Amino acid sequence: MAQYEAVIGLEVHVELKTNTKIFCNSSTEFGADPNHHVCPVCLGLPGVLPVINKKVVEYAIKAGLALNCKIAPFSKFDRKNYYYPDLPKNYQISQYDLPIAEHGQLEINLDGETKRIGITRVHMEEDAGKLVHQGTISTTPYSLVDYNRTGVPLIEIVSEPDMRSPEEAVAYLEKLKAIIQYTEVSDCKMQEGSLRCDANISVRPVGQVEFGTKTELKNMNSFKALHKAITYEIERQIDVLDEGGQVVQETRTWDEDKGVTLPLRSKEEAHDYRYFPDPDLVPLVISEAWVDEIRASLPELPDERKARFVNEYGLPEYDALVLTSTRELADYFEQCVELFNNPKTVSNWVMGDLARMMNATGREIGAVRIKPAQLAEMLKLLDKGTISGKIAKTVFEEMFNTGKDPGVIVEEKGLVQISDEGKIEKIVSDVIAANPKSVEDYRGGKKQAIGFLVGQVMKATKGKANPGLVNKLLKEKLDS
Ligand SMILES: Nc1ncnc2c1ncn2[C@@H]1O[C@H](COP(=O)(O)OP(=O)(O)OP(=O)(O)O)[C@@H](O)[C@H]1O
Ligand SMILES: [Mg+2]
Ligand SMILES: [Mg+2]
Repeated sequence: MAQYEAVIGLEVHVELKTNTKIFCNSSTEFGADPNHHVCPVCLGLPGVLPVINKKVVEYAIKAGLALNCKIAPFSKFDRKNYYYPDLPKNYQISQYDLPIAEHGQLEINLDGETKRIGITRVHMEEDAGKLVHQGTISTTPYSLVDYNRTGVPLIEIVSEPDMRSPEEAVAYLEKLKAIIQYTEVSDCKMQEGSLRCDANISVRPVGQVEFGTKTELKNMNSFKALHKAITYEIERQIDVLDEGGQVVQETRTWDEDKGVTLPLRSKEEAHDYRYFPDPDLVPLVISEAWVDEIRASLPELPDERKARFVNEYGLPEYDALVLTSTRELADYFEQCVELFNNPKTVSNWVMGDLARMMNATGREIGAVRIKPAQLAEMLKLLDKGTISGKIAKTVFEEMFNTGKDPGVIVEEKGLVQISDEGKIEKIVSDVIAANPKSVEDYRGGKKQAIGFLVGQVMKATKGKANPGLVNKLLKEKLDS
């Protein structure tokens, strides 16, 4: 049977974080009561005229620049015509042949390798409303429509078909999300729909140059779902070809519950959008000076920040990559290092215990109760020997769960490390007396037997004994 290679291109929609909509001054606030952020313009009532929100253009340019695109000095808006109840005008204002930004790229890092993914274009458009499906009246299904989202500004970012695996697609979307979040033009919340992704997928026999027929997957609302859906779809297409069939060009939807993709509409049923320039909006002429101004306002982006973390803090590439994966995490790390100047130690705690606890609780860095100053404080206690490494882990968990200062926790729970030689010596003697077998093993040449004895001392002191001292005193007594 033939070996196949997958070809993947993503279309990503990002809601821009402006206060008002793209063509009117209705609010873009998320979560308001249905149909409370609407006006004649976004409701598409007869006789109204759209006016472009300058902030939307600025944000689109900013995103375009962050994605290494060329910004078009001249672009225009077009009407994409189709009927759907969530689209009151019967057309969506979008950009067709002259988008605001083109020819960009970003780099993904997978298994230590860097790969460039081309970005075809970035264009501006308006979001549609939301249908809220209600069930049925007698046997007829019915839905309510909420127009609050109608006219919320979007950018669509279209990639080249440069990805070859579900992992590359996920890495691309993660990087794209990070870059957009760094620029602060969107908060990119997949659960709230401010980041949405369609995946175009085809397969071809290894060695074949032409692309195969693609399908377009919609309705994946997490990174996990994206990975699962693409994996499923690649296998489905390969099965079709292996059975002598042909992949049909169609749009499919990801069914999360069943874990399968299902046909939505075929090419024949596809809309003919009858694009034409929107006569209600003038073309956009963008000066080089404005683009320069926006470029100058760009923050340090993930790749640059990663390189700086390696150079300035001497961190391994991998640490720098993980720590700069979101702006908030990178800020957290740097705030901590400012107060406790041992970058590798801070990195180990952030990537180790903090990441573990975040995973376990599903909490994002913004919701973490340990403030950077508190983590720095704890690391200082550890550094000074006030608490042992083992106790530090306990303190850290308590900090994570309660948000309390480390000093308070150590005080309250009596966790101060025991570094009093006399005290430890006494316990060491007791442990030696109580464990003749291990002592014999050690003296008979099984040096690793000391590990058990150290453990017994730590147990007796509830982990509070200074491990360095314990080791030293144990050795002295055993070897004497
Ligand atoms: N053979 C192929 N296999 C996989 N991906 C492909 C293939 N051909 C094109 N693509 C990808 O499909 C996507 C097409 O997106 P584009 O927005 O240009 O068109 P569209 O899906 O027809 O438009 P719409 O925005 O109306 O959905 C791009 O990301 C492109 O890289
Ligand atoms: Mg598209
Ligand atoms: Mg599409």
